[in-house]
Amino acid sequence: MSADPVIARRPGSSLATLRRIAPYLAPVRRPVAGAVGATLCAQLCGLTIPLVVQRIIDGPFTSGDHRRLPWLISLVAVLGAAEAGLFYARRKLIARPTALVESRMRADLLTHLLRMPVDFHDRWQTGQLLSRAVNDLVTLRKYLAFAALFLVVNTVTLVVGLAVLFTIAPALALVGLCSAAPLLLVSYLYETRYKVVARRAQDQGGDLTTIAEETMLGMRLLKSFGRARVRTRLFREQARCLRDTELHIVRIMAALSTALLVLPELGIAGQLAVGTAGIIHGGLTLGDLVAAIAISTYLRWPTECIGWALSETSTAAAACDRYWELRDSPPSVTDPPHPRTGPLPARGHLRFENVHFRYPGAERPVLRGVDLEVRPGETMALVGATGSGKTTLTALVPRLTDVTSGRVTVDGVDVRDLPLADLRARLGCAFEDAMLSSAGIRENVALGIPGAGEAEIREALRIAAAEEFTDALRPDGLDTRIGEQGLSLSGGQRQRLALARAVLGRPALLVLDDPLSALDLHTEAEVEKALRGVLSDATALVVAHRPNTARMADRVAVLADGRITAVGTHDELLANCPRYRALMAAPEPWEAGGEEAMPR
Ligand SMILES: Nc1ncnc2c1ncn2[C@@H]1O[C@H](COP(=O)(O)OP(=O)(O)OP(=O)(O)O)[C@@H](O)[C@H]1O
Repeated sequence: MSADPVIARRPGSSLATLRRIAPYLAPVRRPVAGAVGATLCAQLCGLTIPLVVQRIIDGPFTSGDHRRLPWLISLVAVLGAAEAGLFYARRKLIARPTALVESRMRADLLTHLLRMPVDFHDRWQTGQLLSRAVNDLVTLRKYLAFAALFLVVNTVTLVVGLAVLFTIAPALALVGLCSAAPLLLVSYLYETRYKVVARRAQDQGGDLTTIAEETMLGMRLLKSFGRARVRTRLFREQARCLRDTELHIVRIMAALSTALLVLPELGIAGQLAVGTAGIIHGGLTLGDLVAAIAISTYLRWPTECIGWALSETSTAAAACDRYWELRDSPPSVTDPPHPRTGPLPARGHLRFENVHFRYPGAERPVLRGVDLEVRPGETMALVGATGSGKTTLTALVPRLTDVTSGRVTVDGVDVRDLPLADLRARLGCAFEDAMLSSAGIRENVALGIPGAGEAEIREALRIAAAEEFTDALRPDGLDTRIGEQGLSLSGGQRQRLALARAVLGRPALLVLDDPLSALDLHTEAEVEKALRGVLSDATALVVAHRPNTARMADRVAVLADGRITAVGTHDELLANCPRYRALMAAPEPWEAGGEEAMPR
């Protein structure tokens, strides 16, 4: 999915968006409040120093009585040391709670993504998901630890500083206020522009991650089709878009910082002019002027920081908005509110009853009233033309997605009424795409039963005719890492591991999507032989493209036009169903290419 539909969404106000993380902040409010308190105290210490300087100038310095001087100078040193110590405390106090917020939000996002149906993942680019789960949450953590904290503290410091200025020299305070007021307007205007561009940069970053990720994963394909140059061009193009947006951000920030620098400087110049006039005409002491200028100079950083923190607020709000876009998509595959327990022991009795299914946004439904029963202990092959909906139908059983209407039952209970853990304990699945992780063989096979013992894993590998090649793996046998997505293995080896994973624990019901598709003839025969053993004491729905697989089944169902149009044994259908005959008659590649093309 491109990021564009997301950009098109109108983001709400930054504050409203950021308020949504309040539940994550609530458990860590104490250390966060401690950090805010420490920072505020540090700033107030800094702000008090000019007042002590005023006392030095107007006291011992003017009167010539130097007895209090050492005390006052020591007080400045103490205030300075306290300021430094309190800033150190801020860092210590804020690091842990913000890291906790980040990790909890990330864990909740992952849990949420795991509850989303497969068509959600088909629609979203992985790069977009990754950049939201990683980059956006890092942005949020940094914002909370620094910008948000200083936004609060510096606003208080500014208000206190101006109040002190008013007590020392109201005229100078007014001049300072006149130079600070336009800053708020400038900051607001820039914040509005910055928000849009910051969001664009984050989305483009996500798109760039997607291209990088697809390039890494599809490296073999790109090289073999000579597409490396085209891919590089695409990557450069996307990187250029991101760079342009980043430069746009720099331009906005440069203009904002210039305004933030110039206006306070003009304010200080104005204070000097008014202050010196005040000293000449009486009503203002030298100490007052020095203190006022020192306070105004001290307040420059909080003022600049507020402008910067406001722009960071926009970036953080955009990151937050992107995060909640994912969290707000309602998870459809969840545990039922009133779960039912399936009968034990599980028998794997599977029924599709008037099942309809339409992908979100698709014009036509893929399934339009599927009725099919797979009796306990029976192996049912599912046959149909490419794109007829076989994979979609099998995905409804483990609830990778849910029916649009109708129902799927396992052992007489609607799969949506079974707790997900119970449903998945009754099932073993293997898909066309073997989907392995970069872990070892053991971890990959035991994915569904993490506590499976060595003997069980070896038995599953034996059934899937995978024991021989897994034993030969070096250096660590079953614990040898198999590369990202198992790419260090052949297609057939990956498929056999996926089969082993499905049969581990001998589930009552097996759902296998074309389990023999990537195997050569010799291995296919081996796996087929082993599979017959498993299928003899389980119920199974097996998507079949080849006659060999269909022949293994007790009965075969033909899926066409979104319905089951025929059910019977392989031989019956060959005799009576022209569509089945046509599907099974599709020549194997070597048949089409004559003897020359036959594998040797
Ligand atoms: N996430 C999706 N969003 C929209 N349409 C989809 C999605 N996934 C699959 N489809 C469409 O649904 C239809 C059925 O797809 P499905 O993969 O179930 O077919 P199939 O019979 O398993 O095909 P094959 O034999 O080639 O594996 C196809 O037209 C496909 O384009």
